[in-house]
Order: sequence, then structure tokens, then C-alpha cells
Amino acid sequence: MTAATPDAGAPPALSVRDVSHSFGSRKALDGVSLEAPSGAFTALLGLNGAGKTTLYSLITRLYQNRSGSIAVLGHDVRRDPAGALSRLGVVFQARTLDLELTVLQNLLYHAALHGVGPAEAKRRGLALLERVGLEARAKERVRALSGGQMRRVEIARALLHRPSLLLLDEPTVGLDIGSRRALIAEVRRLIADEGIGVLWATHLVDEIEAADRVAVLHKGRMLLSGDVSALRNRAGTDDVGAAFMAVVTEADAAAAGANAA
Ligand SMILES: Nc1ncnc2c1ncn2[C@@H]1O[C@H](COP(=O)(O)OP(=O)(O)OP(=O)(O)O)[C@@H](O)[C@H]1O
Repeated sequence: MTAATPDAGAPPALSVRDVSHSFGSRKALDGVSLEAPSGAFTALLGLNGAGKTTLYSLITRLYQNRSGSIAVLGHDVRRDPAGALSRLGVVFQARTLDLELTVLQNLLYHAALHGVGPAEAKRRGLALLERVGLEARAKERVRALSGGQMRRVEIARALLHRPSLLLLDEPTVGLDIGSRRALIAEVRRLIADEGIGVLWATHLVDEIEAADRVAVLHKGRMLLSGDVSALRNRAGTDDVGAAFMAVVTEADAAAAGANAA
């Protein structure tokens, strides 16, 4: 298979501009902007409570964004929700498969919700299961799968309607090191083969590679968004973990200084 190259003139897979969100008086996101290009792995890096899940909830329209704009491949989620959501595949942090249905039944059910006909859904579902190494388990109940295998089914399911953007919210939580590596490698292959854009929320810096894009979210603010080299240069270290912590610590110190003044 040849690698897919994204159209240079096309809008980015995801564009977030100046988005804020509050829960009562608690500001969870404060003027957040971010771009995830097609054909690239963008890591949304943030500690617990940074605002990653809130941002995903706004992109997927679980919450409605009231300020700023969010667009999936140029389709604004507020003005053209159907156009945006049809181009979006999501793997949530919590498992969302029906344990009592078979693997294939889970996929067919999801495909029906997206208007994919049964014959096409079965053909594509089996092809995607083969991709993630689970074709032989298609007729088993999901309950019989391991956590890592369930995650791979969720990724296959998220790709059924051929989205341009795949959002994953801390997808490796609870997986062992082998399953984590296999899952990340699979997603990277998908990017290379199909040219989709991926936004991968995590706090695990070892999931990031030198060629990736990285967006550092901290306490609701986007501290940095760009190439991994931009993060390293900003912190003056090649160690991505140390660079992440340096940027976060600097932001905390600046906030403490501003509060004391
Ligand atoms: N439904 C809610 N009601 C009130 N506050 C909320 C709600 N959801 C999130 N928050 C708050 O918003 C902030 C961001 O939370 P969010 O879950 O988006 O962070 P996160 O980066 O996904 O964290 P984690 O890595 O722990 O999952 C936190 O201060 C959190 O307490």
C-alpha cells in the first residue's frame, strides 16, 4: 500500500480557535487554540485535570462550544454539525462496547448509526478487524477479549465510516506495555496508509515520537502547540518528559507570581 499524502490546499483535520469552557465558576478551558493536520500524529499532552476530556467533549458536541470555533476538515461543529461529525471518529477514555454483543455486531450497530448499509458495513468491518489483527475474533462476544483487544475493536469501530480525524482520549490507560506499543504502532500505520489526522490525548511522554506534533494543555490553557522540536527548544532539553515538566512548571510559577503581585 502506498502512503497517503494529504492535500496541501485542504483545511487541517482539526482546527480549534480560542475556545473556552466553564463548569459553573470553574474555568476548564481558557482561550484554547490548536491545529491537528491531516496525515500526522498530534499528541495532546496534559496532566490530570488539564482539560483534555473537556476539549474532546466540545469537539464531539457532547457540550456545545459557546466561544471560539471548532472545525473538522473545515466543517464548523456549530454551523455544520452533520458535516463535522461524519468526518470524526472517536475512541473515548471509558470503554463503550456492548460486552454481550459479538465484536462484529458491535461494529455493524455503529455502522448503522452512521448510515452505512449492512453489506458495506460487514465488508468494511471485517477488513478493519483484519487490520487490527482481530478478524478471527469477529464472532466472539466482546466480553471474551482482553482490554487491549477491546481498544483495538474500538479503533476499528471508529474508522468504519472513513473519518478524516480520529480522536483518542488516553486510549492506553490500563494496557500493559506490549499492548500499548502495539496500539500506538497500529494508529501510526493508519496515519501513514490512510492520511487521517490523529489527536491522541495522553500524559505519557513516551508515547510521543520526534516527528509528531505536540500540544501542551495545562490547567485549561494551551501552553505550546507545534513540533516536538518546538517543545524541546522552548525548554532547552532533548528529553521530552523533562521539557513538558519544565514548560508546566514555568507556567505555574508565572501564575503564582501574577497572583502574588
Ligand atoms: N462535569 C464537570 N463538572 C464540573 N467540573 C468538571 C466537569 N468535568 C470536568 N471538570 C473540571 O474541569 C477541569 C478539566 O477536567 P478534564 O476532565 O477535562 O481534564 P483531563 O485533562 O481530561 O483530566 P484527566 O487526565 O484526569 O482525565 C478539571 O478541573 C475538572 O475538575
